[in-house]
Amino acid sequence: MFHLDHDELFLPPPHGLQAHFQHLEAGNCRLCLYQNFEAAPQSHTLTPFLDVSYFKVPSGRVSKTPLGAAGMEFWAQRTKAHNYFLYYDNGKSAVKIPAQGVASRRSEDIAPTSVHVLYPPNNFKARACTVKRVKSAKQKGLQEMNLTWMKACHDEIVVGAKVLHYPATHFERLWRKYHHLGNFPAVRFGGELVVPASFHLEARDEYLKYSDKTTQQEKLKELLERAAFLSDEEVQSQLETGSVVSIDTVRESLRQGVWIPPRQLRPSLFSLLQRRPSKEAMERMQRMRRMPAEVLFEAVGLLKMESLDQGLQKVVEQLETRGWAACHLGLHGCLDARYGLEASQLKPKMSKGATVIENRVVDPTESPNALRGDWTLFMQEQGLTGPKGPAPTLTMLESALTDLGMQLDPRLRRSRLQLRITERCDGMLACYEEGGAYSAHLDNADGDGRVDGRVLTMVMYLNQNWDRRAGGELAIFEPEKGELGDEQVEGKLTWLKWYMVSPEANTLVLLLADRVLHEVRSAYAERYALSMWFCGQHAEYGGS
Ligand SMILES: O=C(O)CCC(=O)C(=O)O
Ligand SMILES: [Fe+2]
Repeated sequence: MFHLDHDELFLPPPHGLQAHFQHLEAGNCRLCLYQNFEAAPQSHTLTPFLDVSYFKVPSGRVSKTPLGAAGMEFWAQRTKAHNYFLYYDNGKSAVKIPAQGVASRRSEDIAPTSVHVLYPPNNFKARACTVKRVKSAKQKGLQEMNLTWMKACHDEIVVGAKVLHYPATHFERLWRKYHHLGNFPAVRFGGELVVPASFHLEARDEYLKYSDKTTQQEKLKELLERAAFLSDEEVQSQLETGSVVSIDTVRESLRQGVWIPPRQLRPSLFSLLQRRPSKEAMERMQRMRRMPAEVLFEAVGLLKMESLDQGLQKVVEQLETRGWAACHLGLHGCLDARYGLEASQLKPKMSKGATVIENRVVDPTESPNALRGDWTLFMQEQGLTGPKGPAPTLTMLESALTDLGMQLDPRLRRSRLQLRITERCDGMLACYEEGGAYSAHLDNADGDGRVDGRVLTMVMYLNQNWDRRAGGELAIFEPEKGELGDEQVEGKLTWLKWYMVSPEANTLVLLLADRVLHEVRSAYAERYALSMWFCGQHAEYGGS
């Protein structure tokens, strides 16, 4: 059961509707919340399904980067209430109603709390009917309500399905709406709930300010154009910030009279998993040549602020052509000793590193790619952030790496990789004890099972005066042509090499998390590193 208004459409994922429902069924899902995308027209139209192909991305899906924030702000400053979406931004839910006979309490099975959310009743029904009850539910807290049916799912087959909302595409329609609604109150539930400022109220006020139809229409037209419409240049800039995507499946399907399915965002999970080399391939690879990697900016000594732009550009070029880059960060010399000390002091807090594939911790004996001998600690999870914490230098380093990731974002988007960073993960401090290693692996071979899984890895080494004879190199496997898993490449394994980076303080390695095979060679001394992963998407999100 699903409630859609006349200005909304349901867009199935690229995999098709049947596959989508089968997936929900297999996960025993009874409620699915579909995110809604809001139409951003370029001119007035009474046939928006045919004419509109740009949509605002739900706020939770806009990149948590400076560029993403600029995109949200672009929209916010267009309305008095500083809203991003003009209307609702919380999606709409569909629920599964069990067949008769399966559910004994059929009539009780679903309790709609609004047109947006429908709840299975065991948890909510009794509380959902009146405001008072909703309030007491809030006081009791979600935990007590035992919302076990609530599970997050980021698979493309779920997230790819969406609601397209076309609420404001023509001034005359807008006028008719507010003419019909008239002087509606800004409170609900008899005054208990005050409706916050919004475009909806701004439009009401604009309508009420004037008494003749022509002026009302003129004013609403201005408001609509100011708040919702995009010029060609604005389309381009908002596609860049990621606040807007192009979805032309509906338009094209209507124009051609046949269903044109949306594009798939990334290769199927199956083809991604193919990229995990077999045990035999791995053994062959181990015999490939090994040579020291070039570490960028080592001679310069300092990756100075004034040359940061050039430096980042060089890093992006390397990521484009080789999939990885090693560089010297050139921080002030006194920092090496401090972060080294902080890292070793945190050692007792670390736990054994584990490999997670499809949200499951992998038994290392099961998979040749999961043998790792490190001890790890996640910085924020352990509450280590902030200058007053036990690791101020590492905290600073973590935010510096975050900043680098954010600065790389617009450059990566423009590069041939067309990679968009959407957010960062918690920083991970790792220690390899003497003899510890991590066998060859891809950090994110299965896309993390998400639409926006980890795409970029950064590893910063923390070992002051590292003796190269102690080993512990990061070995990066570089296929000279094509990608790992390509048959052509597999057939020409002799062309391939490993590039070795010594884990010296201030050396930073960047690599594509879902493409570049790498391993940690065993060391004869304790070896520390700080890793950061950035999530993102390979192509424009949600477009179709
Ligand atoms: O410490 C390193 O050199 C890399 C570690 C690594 O590959 C990982 O944690 O995934
Ligand atoms: Fe790794």
